[in-house]
Amino acid sequence: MRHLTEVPPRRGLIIFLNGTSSSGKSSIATELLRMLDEPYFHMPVDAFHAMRSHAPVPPQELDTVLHRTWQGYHRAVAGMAAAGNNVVMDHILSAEWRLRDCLSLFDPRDVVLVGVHCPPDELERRERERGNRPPGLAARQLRQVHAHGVYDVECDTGVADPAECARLIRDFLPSRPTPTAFQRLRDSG
Ligand SMILES: Nc1ncnc2c1ncn2[C@@H]1O[C@H](COP(=O)(O)OP(=O)(O)OP(=O)(O)O)[C@@H](O)[C@H]1O
Repeated sequence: MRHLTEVPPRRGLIIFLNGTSSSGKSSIATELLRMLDEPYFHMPVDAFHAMRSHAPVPPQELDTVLHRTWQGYHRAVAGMAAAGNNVVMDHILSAEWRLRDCLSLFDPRDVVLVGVHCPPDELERRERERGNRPPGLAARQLRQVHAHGVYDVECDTGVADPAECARLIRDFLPSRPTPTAFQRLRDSG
C-alpha cells in the first residue's frame, strides 16, 4: 500500500434503511454489501450501542447517554460520507428529532431513503422467533418510524426476501430521480 498525501475529493452515497426493529434492515444490508460493485460500509445503529462500555450509568443519566450515542452515530455516518465513503445506514426513525438531525447533517443529494416495511403480525412473529427483542417493540415504533411518509424507494419484507429487496434498491441507484426524498423533506421542513 502506498501512503497517499491526498485522494480525489468526492461525496459518498448514503443508502438509509429505515424500518422498525425486526423489519429486516440488517438482512437487506448484508445482501446489498454482497451485491454492490463499489465498496460500502454497513453502519447499523446497534453497532454504536455495542461499542459503549458496560460502566454503570445512573438511571437519571441514561436518556442523555443514549441521546449522545444516537447523535454520535448520525455524525459518524455524515463523516464517512464526507470523506467519500459509501454507507448503508441501518436505523430506526422512531423519534422525530432523529430525522431532523440527519436532515441537518447529510448532503440531501447523496441520500437514498429506503422504507423497509413489514406487516405487524409478521413483526410479532419474528420477535417471538428471535427472542432477543422485547415483544411489541416493533409495533410501538411502527407509527412514528414512517410518519414522514416520503421515500426514494420502498420494500415490503413481508412478501420479499432480503435479496429481492436488495436487488430492488441496487437497481434503483443508477437512475435515481431528483429531488431526492431528503431534498423534499428538507424543503418542506
Ligand atoms: N425478508 C424477510 N423475510 C423473512 N424473514 C426475514 C426477512 N428479513 C429478515 N427476516 C428475519 O427477521 C429477523 C430480523 O431481521 P433483521 O435483523 O434483518 O431486522 P432488523 O430490522 O435489522 O432488526 P433490528 O433493528 O431489531 O436489529 C431475523 O430473524 C431475520 O432472519
